[in-house]
Amino acid sequence: MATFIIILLAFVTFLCIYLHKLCTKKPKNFPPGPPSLPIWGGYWFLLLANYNFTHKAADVLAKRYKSKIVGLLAGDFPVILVTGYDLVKEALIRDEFIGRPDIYATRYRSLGDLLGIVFTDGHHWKEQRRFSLRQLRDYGFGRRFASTEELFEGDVKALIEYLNANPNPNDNDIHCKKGRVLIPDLFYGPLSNAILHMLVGKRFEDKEMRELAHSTLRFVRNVDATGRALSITPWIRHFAPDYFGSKPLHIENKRTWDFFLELVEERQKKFSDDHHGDFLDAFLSRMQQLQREGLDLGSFTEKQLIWTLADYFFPSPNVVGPALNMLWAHLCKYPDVQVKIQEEIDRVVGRSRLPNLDDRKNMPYTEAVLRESLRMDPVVPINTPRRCVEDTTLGGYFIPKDTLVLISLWNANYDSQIWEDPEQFRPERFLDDNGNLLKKDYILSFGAGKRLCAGETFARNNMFLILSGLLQNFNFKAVGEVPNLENKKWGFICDIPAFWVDAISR
Ligand code: HEM
Repeated sequence: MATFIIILLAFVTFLCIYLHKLCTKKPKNFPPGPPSLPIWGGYWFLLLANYNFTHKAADVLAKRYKSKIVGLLAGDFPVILVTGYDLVKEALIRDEFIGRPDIYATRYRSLGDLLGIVFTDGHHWKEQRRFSLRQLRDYGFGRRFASTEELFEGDVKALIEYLNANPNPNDNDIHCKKGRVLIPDLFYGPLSNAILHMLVGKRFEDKEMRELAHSTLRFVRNVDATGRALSITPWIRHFAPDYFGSKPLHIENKRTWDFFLELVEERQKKFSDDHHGDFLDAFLSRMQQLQREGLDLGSFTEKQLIWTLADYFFPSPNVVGPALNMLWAHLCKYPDVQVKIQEEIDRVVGRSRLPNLDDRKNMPYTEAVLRESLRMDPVVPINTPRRCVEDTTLGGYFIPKDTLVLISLWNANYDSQIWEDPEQFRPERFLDDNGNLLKKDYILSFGAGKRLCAGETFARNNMFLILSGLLQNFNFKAVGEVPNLENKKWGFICDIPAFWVDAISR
């Protein structure tokens, strides 16, 4: 008995010392937050606060610790959760928070490497972001460009014809009877082709694009901004690869890789430096130029090319698509909003031609609806994770180098210091008393600073063209219940399940 008591006392003492050590491992003046427990540290408390949604957990912990910045240790590495409009904006903009974390999820995205634009940092990221944006501009990305606009206008026209036609039996997955279509899947084809045209100068069958979009979507649905348990304790993938997401991550990323690899190899065979028709040509040309001059290729490798193509491709169906999904849910919930947009379209454009980007400045209400939907449902509620690149302070707290910085765009978009009645869908908040669009747009759904979303203009333009083109021609009604915008799916991208609508000709 005495031996048992001694062993028990020794065990309890050891446990207390271990727990005390864990609890006191945080750096001095680190933001307040939950203590650390074995294995996942304070991450347990994040899960307890809200198992599915980190942006909701951030709200709970900020309230609990009465601080807009909450700090915890996820396993060994420090994490901060940033809330409140001013601090969110500061964290987005300051260069100290410009890095991206090197975690299992971000590496696995590029099948083990850190490549592309979204998940890289330092010189590699700077060089590739600058190069890709400069080259893509030549094909109409992020600016006005007549031939690209014409092409997308053609896609909107095709959507309208599609909604007026009887369904093709091959398309039963998104079109089950005349006018009855699945949102957002309906948009995956045109959105994918809009960007692939600039990237690889080619257009694909809508059905193939829907399949690819579903594949990339499964990746962003199997991971979130924290990287989840897989990033804190990567060894768990050996025990339950399906549950912890490593298997889906691998399968889906391999599919994206294969799709772009085939395109790159095909182009390499017939590439000529005399004529550049798309981003792929521009990248291959740079690679050849470096080789000719006997210089180090640096970040200009074939693998980097493939992941850059993937980084510009996937947000078009998989971020703009979900944004349209939630916008359409708002339209179905508020039919009067549809009527007001239609009145504006009829007044500014009429019915004889489709709305175009020149009309945007004359359609403040439509623009305000787009902003309000992006504010209430920011698609990426916790910004793509950032990494603190040097020891610094934020809000008076010490933030050590390599801290994982989780910035709640959601919280900023609902901050009552900035937004009156933030829970209400009220597009008029973006208009002045004369109905003009307010100059300053406070929404932070596209991030901010040097890492601001590279596709913001492209996304906003295409959302405007789809919304105005379709509402010019149809009223939309949800089939059955209006989708519940609270019923979001878990993941890095946060949207609601797809739903059927009836498009009724006006
Ligand atoms: C409604 C649509 C979209 C939303 C809400 C959105 C949101 C975001 C957010 C929050 C970030 C992280 C920014 C940061 O760290 O500060 C981001 C990054 C990025 N987005 Fe978007 N995005 C959208 C559409 C697009 C589209 C259509 C493209 C490309 C065609 C795109 C390309 C990118 C790229 C390349 C980055 C990485 C930028 C970097 O790390 O330097 N996005 N986006």
